[in-house]
Amino acid sequence: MAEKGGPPPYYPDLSTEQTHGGPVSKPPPYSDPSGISLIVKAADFAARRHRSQKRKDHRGTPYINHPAGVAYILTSEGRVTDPVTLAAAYLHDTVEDTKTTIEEIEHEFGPEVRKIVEECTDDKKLHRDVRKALQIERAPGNCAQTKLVKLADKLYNLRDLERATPVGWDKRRVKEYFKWSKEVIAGLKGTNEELEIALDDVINRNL
Ligand SMILES: Nc1nc2c(ncn2[C@@H]2O[C@H](COP(=O)(O)OP(=O)(O)O)[C@@H](OP(=O)(O)OP(=O)(O)O)[C@H]2O)c(=O)[nH]1
Ligand SMILES: [Mn+2]
Repeated sequence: MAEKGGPPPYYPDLSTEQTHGGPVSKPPPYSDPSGISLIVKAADFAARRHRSQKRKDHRGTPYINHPAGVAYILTSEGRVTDPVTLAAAYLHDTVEDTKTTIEEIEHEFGPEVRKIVEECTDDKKLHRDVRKALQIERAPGNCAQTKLVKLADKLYNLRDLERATPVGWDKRRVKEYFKWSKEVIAGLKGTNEELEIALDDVINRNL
């Protein structure tokens, strides 16, 4: 039960979610100035929301490998330790690719994480060409934390393309993705030197 006057409790929909047996919004029973609990909660939330999705490679890699890898690129290569940015990295595709709403993200993770996830979310109702053009147009106006997540997202996806061609993609489509990514990245630059050098490397190898 919610405490009197407090926010209503959020219970996961057990018919559609694999559960660990507890409510999603249960706060940790201790204070956590490190922010680690926010990151762990985001990892758990993303894993459950993406649980039935696969990457487009021939092996059918679990989709969650991608957001987990984006978060790891940020810590291991970008040297990012900001919990809000790392939580958003785990969550960055939940609204675009699952039934998760942006309001739910705000309710569970707060307004700062919401802003980053929102800026990482393409409107899938728009035509693909329009979505892709909007990413190029909007990149320079994104906040610094969003730029970090987007740089790591592109780095993961470009390395993934180098590793394995998605099912149904031909060489031309792969090249187009590299060319388009280069344009998006141009608008994200001046944010993190290590990530930008790594992106230049993968792009130069493939264009
Ligand atoms: N390289 C690669 N990408 C895969 C694979 N499986 C799924 N994806 C996802 O596909 C998206 C890129 O493919 P597109 O065809 O351009 O995207 P679309 O689905 O939005 O039209 C990325 O989405 P995104 O993360 O939202 O990024 P964005 O490219 O849309 O910005 C990426 O995460 C895979 O095996 N390899
Ligand atoms: Mn992504």
